[in-house]
Amino acid sequence: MSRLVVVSNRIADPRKPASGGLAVAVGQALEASGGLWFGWSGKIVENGTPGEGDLHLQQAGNVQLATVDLSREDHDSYYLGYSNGVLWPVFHYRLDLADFDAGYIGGYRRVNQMFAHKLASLLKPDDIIWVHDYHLIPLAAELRAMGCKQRMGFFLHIPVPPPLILAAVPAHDWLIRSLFAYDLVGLQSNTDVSHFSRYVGTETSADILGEHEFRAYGKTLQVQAFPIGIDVDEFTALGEGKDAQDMYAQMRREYSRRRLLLGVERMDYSKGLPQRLKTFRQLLQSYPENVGSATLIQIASPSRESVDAYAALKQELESLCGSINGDFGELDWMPVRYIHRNVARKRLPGLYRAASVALVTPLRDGMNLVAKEFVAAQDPEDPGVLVLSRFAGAAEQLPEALLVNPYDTLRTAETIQRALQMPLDERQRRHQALLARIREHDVYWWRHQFLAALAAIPAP
Ligand SMILES: O=P(O)(O)OC[C@H]1O[C@H](O[C@H]2O[C@H](CO)[C@@H](O)[C@H](O)[C@H]2O)[C@H](O)[C@@H](O)[C@@H]1O
Ligand SMILES: O=c1ccn([C@@H]2O[C@H](COP(=O)(O)OP(=O)(O)O)[C@@H](O)[C@H]2O)c(=O)[nH]1
Repeated sequence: MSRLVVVSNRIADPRKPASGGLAVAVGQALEASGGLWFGWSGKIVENGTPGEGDLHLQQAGNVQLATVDLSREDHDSYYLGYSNGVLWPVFHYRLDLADFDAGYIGGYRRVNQMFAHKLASLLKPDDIIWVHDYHLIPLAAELRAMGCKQRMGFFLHIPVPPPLILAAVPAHDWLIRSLFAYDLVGLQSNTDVSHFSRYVGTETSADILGEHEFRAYGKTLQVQAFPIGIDVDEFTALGEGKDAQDMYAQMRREYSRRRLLLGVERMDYSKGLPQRLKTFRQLLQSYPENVGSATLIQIASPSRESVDAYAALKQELESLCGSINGDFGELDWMPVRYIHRNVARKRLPGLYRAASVALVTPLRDGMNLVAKEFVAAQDPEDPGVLVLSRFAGAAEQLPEALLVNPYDTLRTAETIQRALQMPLDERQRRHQALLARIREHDVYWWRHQFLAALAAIPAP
């Protein structure tokens, strides 16, 4: 049987808890089959030589971890610069936040070349290679240039924007051309596939052979939606653990007379945090019965803090939380509890279960696994309500959530009020339907569908 080789910028020991949707999902998928997981070690070598990095090998159960260090210069141009300062904002429709400094692209190419070089030395002829996310789009092209003939698939965890926006990426034509070195490209949603297809139709000379098949640069490429999921049973079991139970008991004690609203994410401008806080303020203004009663716990775990746009967001959030608490708080009640720290994933199910409403309201998101985790953690007899942005990839799959436009604070506040007042039978009905959907399309379904589609493509 072929060995599975997974490549992603961020990797994690699958036996240990990880945070960040990609690391959690890939770790779970890889642990099921075993194989090799290759990526950045997380280490930055201050005076290291650009394009060079030590390779470390380690065995973690049935998964071999191969990691490479990055020099400071490579880290800053490849990870902070081109990946998170250009590709991330543009793919999340935020041209205003992109730093179009052409200098970054050199570092991005250099690190992809170095990764390809290190990885090639570890490959076997019949390996199946599965590359993840926007940091590594040109990896297959680099491997092919070195003569690698293995089957290669790519999964993009973030959204594909419409063609006009995608074409704002410096060197977008080179980037999309390099995707054709893969045999299969997986995207999160049908909307993403349709944006990709329109880009190919308008910006390249590719032949569109079918809804999912494109031919260009002497190569045929399949592009399909494979929405990522969670391991529902693993998450349910996590909820039965001591950490989650303690968290649940503590929250129930503190909020026995109050309603808990919850937001959990990395502190990222794509997650719509300022809009959410303004909406919560609107809720307190429009429905004053919530004053002294509804509390928003907002966890915003630190992320990419050396990128300017992230540092500015932190200041904005601190100011919004301060003003809401100052304007509405009472001696025995604070409306917002804001936590700028990572909360261990093993504690999250208890928090999710204690919440009456989850606010998952990104301005744009590839998928959003927190939405799915919230559903999995609920008590089916007395479930909380999911308020979900229609701009999250998850919205395509979860129509029984209360879908909102997060920019529209007035109507989103109305929807939150509806969630707080929703009768038990409607909550149960919606939860049952949502749970069935996340069970059917779980992380193992995702892995199996992608790898089966890749295996079905004739070897190059
Ligand atoms: O590695 P970081 O820079 O710390 O960021 C964490 C991850 O964020 C992004 O996650 C995406 O993947 C999730 C799973 O498919 C998806 O639910 C979410 O909507 C995406 O934002 C990023 O794409 C990953 O590469 C990062 O590791
Ligand atoms: O303090 C935190 C914040 C987030 N997470 C986890 O990080 C992942 C976030 O994934 P999602 O797809 O929602 O967004 P991403 O961060 O990948 O954009 C989920 O598994 C969360 O449970 C966590 O463990 N602790």
